[in-house]
Amino acid sequence: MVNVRARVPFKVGLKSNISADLLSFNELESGKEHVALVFRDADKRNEAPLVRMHSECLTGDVFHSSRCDCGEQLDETIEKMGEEGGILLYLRQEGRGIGLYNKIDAYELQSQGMNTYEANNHLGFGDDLRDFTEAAQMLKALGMTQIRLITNNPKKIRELEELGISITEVVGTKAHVKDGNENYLKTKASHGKHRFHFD
Ligand SMILES: Nc1nc2c(ncn2[C@@H]2O[C@H](COP(=O)(O)OP(=O)(O)OP(=O)(O)O)[C@@H](O)[C@H]2O)c(=O)[nH]1
Ligand SMILES: [Zn+2]
Repeated sequence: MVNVRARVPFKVGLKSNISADLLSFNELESGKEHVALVFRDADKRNEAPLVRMHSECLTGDVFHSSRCDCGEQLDETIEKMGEEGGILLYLRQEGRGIGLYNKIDAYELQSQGMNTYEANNHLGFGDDLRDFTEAAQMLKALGMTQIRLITNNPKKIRELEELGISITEVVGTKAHVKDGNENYLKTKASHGKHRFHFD
């Protein structure tokens, strides 16, 4: 059974001024080193915590690439959870599960005119290879079966419910539009049915 391996306090965020605990886990079957950040001891309070399942995006999270909105969503989540508390699952599912090098291949195809899903399909992958089983196991390891989920993605909501996590509220992220990611966000909305909340 998945259980917590280590819990260490540190500070995070763009100014390194937000306190959080970083957790690692035992028995994750995929062998992927997923981690959780727990803000304001959200797992110890007697209420449904804010939760974000963030899929790894090296290009967006680290380099703040113009092609997507992942880094901004991550920063927004850290800020929000620093204030309100919450649990951020950082899932090692780069490129919606196809891996970094395949995502870079997909970006090449997108530079030639394909959209994000067409590029995946052209490489022989489905639209989205992610599976949230381990995310649900991590939440259960923290004793969490009722949560408030931060997402615009209906697939995440559906799958997490199916995995036995009850979602009492869905909280959208902002639409982080910038030069270069407009088509990506539009395609997520039209094809992936993501719900964006424009300011
Ligand atoms: N294959 C592929 N993956 C991408 C691309 N752009 C971003 N990603 C990956 O997509 C994942 C983020 O998923 P999104 O579909 O953008 O958003 P989401 O996290 O499912 O939905 P939200 O919870 O609403 O943010 C990360 O793993 C990124 O690496 C792309 O063009 N191709
Ligand atoms: Zn990204």
